[in-house]
Amino acid sequence: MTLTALGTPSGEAAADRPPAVEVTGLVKTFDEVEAVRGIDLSVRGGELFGFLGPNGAGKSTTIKILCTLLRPTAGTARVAGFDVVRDRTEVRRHIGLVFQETTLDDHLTAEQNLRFHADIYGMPRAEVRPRIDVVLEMVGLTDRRASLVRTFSGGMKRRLEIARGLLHSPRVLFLDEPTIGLDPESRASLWRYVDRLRAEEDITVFLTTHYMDEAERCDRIAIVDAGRIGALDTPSALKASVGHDRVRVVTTDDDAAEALVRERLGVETEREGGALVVLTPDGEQFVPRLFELGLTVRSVSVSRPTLDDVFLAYTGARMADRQAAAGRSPMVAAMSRGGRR
Ligand SMILES: Nc1ncnc2c1ncn2[C@@H]1O[C@H](COP(=O)(O)OP(=O)(O)OP(=O)(O)O)[C@@H](O)[C@H]1O
Repeated sequence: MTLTALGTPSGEAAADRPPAVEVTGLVKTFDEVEAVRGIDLSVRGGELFGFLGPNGAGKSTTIKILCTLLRPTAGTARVAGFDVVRDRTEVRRHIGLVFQETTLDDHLTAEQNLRFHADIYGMPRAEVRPRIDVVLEMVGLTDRRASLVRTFSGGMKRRLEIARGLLHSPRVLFLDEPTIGLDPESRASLWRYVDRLRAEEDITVFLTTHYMDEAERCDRIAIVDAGRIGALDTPSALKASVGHDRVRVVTTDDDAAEALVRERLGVETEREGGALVVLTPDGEQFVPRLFELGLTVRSVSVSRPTLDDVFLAYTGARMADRQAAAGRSPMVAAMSRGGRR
């Protein structure tokens, strides 16, 4: 049997593998606060899974439990097939963490930071150098391996953190708002590396983000609110669940057009600022039918529900609200203390 860089049997069918993350009836209570109130979810191997929610929804608490930094009050969680309470060391060995705030040592070189991490994880000496070569190449920092991290841009530091999170060949990579504070070019470049990583290594990514475009990239998304999952599905299914496409059409005679559309197409219309609006499950298919009516159309546009609409529908908040509150990740502090409650 051949093994990939991550120690996964290469020919093994995804269906035969245990889920990368499996959470059942997860509850976490802090004194009076019920932070997590019964979460169930299962993330397939290789998925890019988004975990979204407003402030205080219980995301960090859940992720801390998955990363073994907190003990659940009730329920179970398995990561890479290991129980987060009973097999804590195994879980830690199989996960990589990239937080929103840098935890690199600025006074060391890129390579020294990686070697330090390899020591912490007890990587066999013979594997360290080749693996450093692989991860540095993957994030495009090979030629900067000997540079001090303090000379790096924010985007380069984040890429190095991803390299570090990958060094010990984790099965599951937790990305906690990984692009916060990065400029658009650095964000785009970081995602190029994540895409490449997913193509080249058999890795599952568990992502929290407040950026809609990053949520769009996910295979599936869980929307968590007040300690519970309100919705869990693919981005397109979630969008379809909150409403129809809006087809907005401006004609030379909206009264006549409205009568014709209602009569011939049997749909309801609304008027909005000099235009007709039709709500329909599939706007793109609807538009040609409009033209077949022989209307003189001045303009037509189709808008679909966005993930922000989904977020609003399930949580009552806009995704962008999260941005204002983004700050230091509580996980960074917890990891640097190395403990858990
Ligand atoms: N150590 C703690 N002690 C007491 N209450 C806590 C603790 N950690 C989290 N909480 C509470 O649990 C709830 C969920 O917090 P959590 O940090 O998991 O939310 P979140 O979804 O990650 O929010 P944010 O997006 O703001 O980071 C909040 O009410 C929070 O105040």
